Amino acid sequence: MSNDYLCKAEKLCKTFDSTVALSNVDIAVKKGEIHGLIGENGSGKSTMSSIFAGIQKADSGTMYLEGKAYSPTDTIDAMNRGVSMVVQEQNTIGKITVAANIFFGKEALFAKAGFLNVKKMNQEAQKALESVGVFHIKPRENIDKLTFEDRKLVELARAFYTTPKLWIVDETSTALTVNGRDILYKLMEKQRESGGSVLFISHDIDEIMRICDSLTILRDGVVTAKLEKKDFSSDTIKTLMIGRDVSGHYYREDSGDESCGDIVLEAENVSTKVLKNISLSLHKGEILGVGGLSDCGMHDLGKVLFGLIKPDSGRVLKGGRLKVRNAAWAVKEGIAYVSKNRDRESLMTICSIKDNICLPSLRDISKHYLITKKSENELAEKWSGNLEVKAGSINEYCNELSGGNKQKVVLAKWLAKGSDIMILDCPTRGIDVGAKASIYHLIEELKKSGKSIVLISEELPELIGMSDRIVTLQDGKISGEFYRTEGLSEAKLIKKMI
Ligand SMILES: Nc1ncnc2c1ncn2[C@@H]1O[C@H](COP(=O)(O)OP(=O)(O)OP(=O)(O)O)[C@@H](O)[C@H]1O
Repeated sequence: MSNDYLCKAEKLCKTFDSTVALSNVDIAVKKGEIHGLIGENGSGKSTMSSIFAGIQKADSGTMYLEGKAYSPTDTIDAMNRGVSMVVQEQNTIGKITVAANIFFGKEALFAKAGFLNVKKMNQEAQKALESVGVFHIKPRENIDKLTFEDRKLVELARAFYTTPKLWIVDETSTALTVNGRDILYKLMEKQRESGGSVLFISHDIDEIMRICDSLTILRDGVVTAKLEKKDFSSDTIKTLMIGRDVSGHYYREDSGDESCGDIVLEAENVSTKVLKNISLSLHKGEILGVGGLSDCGMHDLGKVLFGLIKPDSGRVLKGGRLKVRNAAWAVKEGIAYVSKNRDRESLMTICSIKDNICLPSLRDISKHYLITKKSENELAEKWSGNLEVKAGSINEYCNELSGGNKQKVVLAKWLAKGSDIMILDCPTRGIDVGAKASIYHLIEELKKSGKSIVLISEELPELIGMSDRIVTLQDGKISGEFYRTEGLSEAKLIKKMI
């Protein structure tokens, strides 16, 4: 094996029951490069990277690290040998401090005569956070008080503390806002400059083309191509991923008008710990975009509108008169909510696709208080099919699905319910380019059929491409409002976000 390669896998295979996740996969990452890994939802990217990171074992095949056979027994072993990974979903341990999370499994570093020197551990955690450019998180803080993004930053500090040779970044950028992404990109650069390597998984083709030096493309567990930077082209990558041409329009093409229908949902002077005197309204048939930087309050706003967070003052009204009382009331009244935190707040992961899709609709499909298997199966089959969820059957457990397919189940659940108002927080997070196009099309169809949508997103092109109107938030306050008809640019929005 050439010394240019930091790590290599040959003929890796992995099967889950009848699903072939990886079939004879060869991949090689050079020293001092950022190597991209891209493919449709369920193509095997996370399976591949988690085998490298010691999370699971391949059925067959060989891996090498710095020319020597490599077969980590678990993640700690992988870390000790220089391979660490940041995953898509939240991966911190609740109820303990930030410092305890950073040094989980490494407490011995701070132990003397059976006692843990917490002060020393906190000091070292502060250094670990600062070394990745994070200054606002305190090591003593309970991790549960942190936002999703801040917890991801803690994970970055944890991964970097061990100065990895190979750093695997699995769809982390979509969990971060502009600031967080900046930190991530700088760390990846630093890793490359110091002669280490990065294996970077993302669904964002522009991001992959900008950041990576080379690329492996997977389709249905098989490598379809390996490209060097000079050969990158968006259309080629898409075709190699999906096996068909997916060029064509992506977002809405109309230039919008300002005349949406009556107000269906409104916040009146809403304040919480994070939000400050927010007033806004959503109209029938409108797509209202909400954007901002991390901690601007946009994710909390989604929860307030759905009744998950009770405002300290002010109120949320549906149809101009009914106060949104709580989430259960909201579901009954036709309000849907997709959380950014998929595994913890949007899905029952140890239940089947069918159970998840049917849950909000049980009342609707019951006849004389009875629910038949046939009606459940029909509803789940229909929506799982419409969203092209990749799974053996609707009885498959959600924790066995790939990240993007889990997200499709979340969307299917609310589309099946047929809610009139949909609050979508980062709805296309982790979704591949082909499926994204179908979801945008679906959102457009929902709008045309008179449904109203709040689209909370960290993707500015998505906000601009889909919304009738965009509200920006800064430090919990509304900082700007823009109409589609104005011909929006990312620069205009960013000005109001920072
Ligand atoms: N623990 C598991 N049990 C059963 N099937 C699994 C398990 N983990 C993964 N799979 C299946 O293996 C296939 C590959 O999944 P994987 O998570 O590697 O895809 P991915 O390319 O990372 O997708 P995404 O972009 O959606 O994250 C999928 O069909 C998935 O359902």
